[in-house]
Amino acid sequence: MSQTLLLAKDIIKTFRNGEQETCVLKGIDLTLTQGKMIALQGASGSGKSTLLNILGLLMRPTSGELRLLDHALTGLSDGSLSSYRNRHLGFVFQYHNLLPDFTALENVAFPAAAPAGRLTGDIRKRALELLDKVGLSDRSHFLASQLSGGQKQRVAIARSLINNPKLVFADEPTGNLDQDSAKQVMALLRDINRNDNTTFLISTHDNSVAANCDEIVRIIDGKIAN
Ligand SMILES: Nc1ncnc2c1ncn2[C@@H]1O[C@H](COP(=O)(O)OP(=O)(O)OP(=O)(O)O)[C@@H](O)[C@H]1O
Repeated sequence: MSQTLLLAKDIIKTFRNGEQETCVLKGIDLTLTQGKMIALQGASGSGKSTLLNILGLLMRPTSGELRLLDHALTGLSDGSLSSYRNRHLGFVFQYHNLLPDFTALENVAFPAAAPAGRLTGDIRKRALELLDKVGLSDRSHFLASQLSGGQKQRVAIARSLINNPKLVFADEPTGNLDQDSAKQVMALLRDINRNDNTTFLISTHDNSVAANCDEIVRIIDGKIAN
């Protein structure tokens, strides 16, 4: 049986702007099991990024329960949450968020080490392997600012894998790419999913991206539609 990686129960998120309160997530229940590639869909503003940020431990819910690898996370300190995040989770964003003045290699290694010449042997080796996996061995010493949009996103995917996460959250990973680059990125995510059994939760407006996933979950009116 597949292992449950992450369990979310009755997640509620309310934002407050001055007097105004907006309840974006109104009771999300979701289970992510190992090895799946899951698309997260929903109208613009439905709360996809908010949910990814909460599941990725980058934002706290207003209420609700989260369990990662059967550990309860509710009430943990920021430091403990960071430690869970660094050990088990990876992130890919729409706008890649690379450091433009650092090389592809340094960007990939960044979540595991201090950048700029202080890469230890193991981390450097792993970063080079990952650049090879995403087809960019020959760009390892290019600055991020010298790469194309598709290449930057592939570097960002390599970076998301540096700490061997079980679960990777991708927020519109193809949203900023042309069709060919988007296809390459999706094929790459699928390869990693099949070869390493890495689980992906991918928010996307693109139905062809969603159709390439194992499952689609939709947020409608603040809940997961059944
Ligand atoms: N920090 C914040 N403060 C107040 N409101 C916020 C905040 N972050 C998000 N929201 C609101 O929460 C709602 C959901 O935003 P979110 O970015 O999660 O939606 P989304 O489904 O990812 O949208 P899109 O598909 O357009 O990227 C929006 O109405 C947004 O204005």
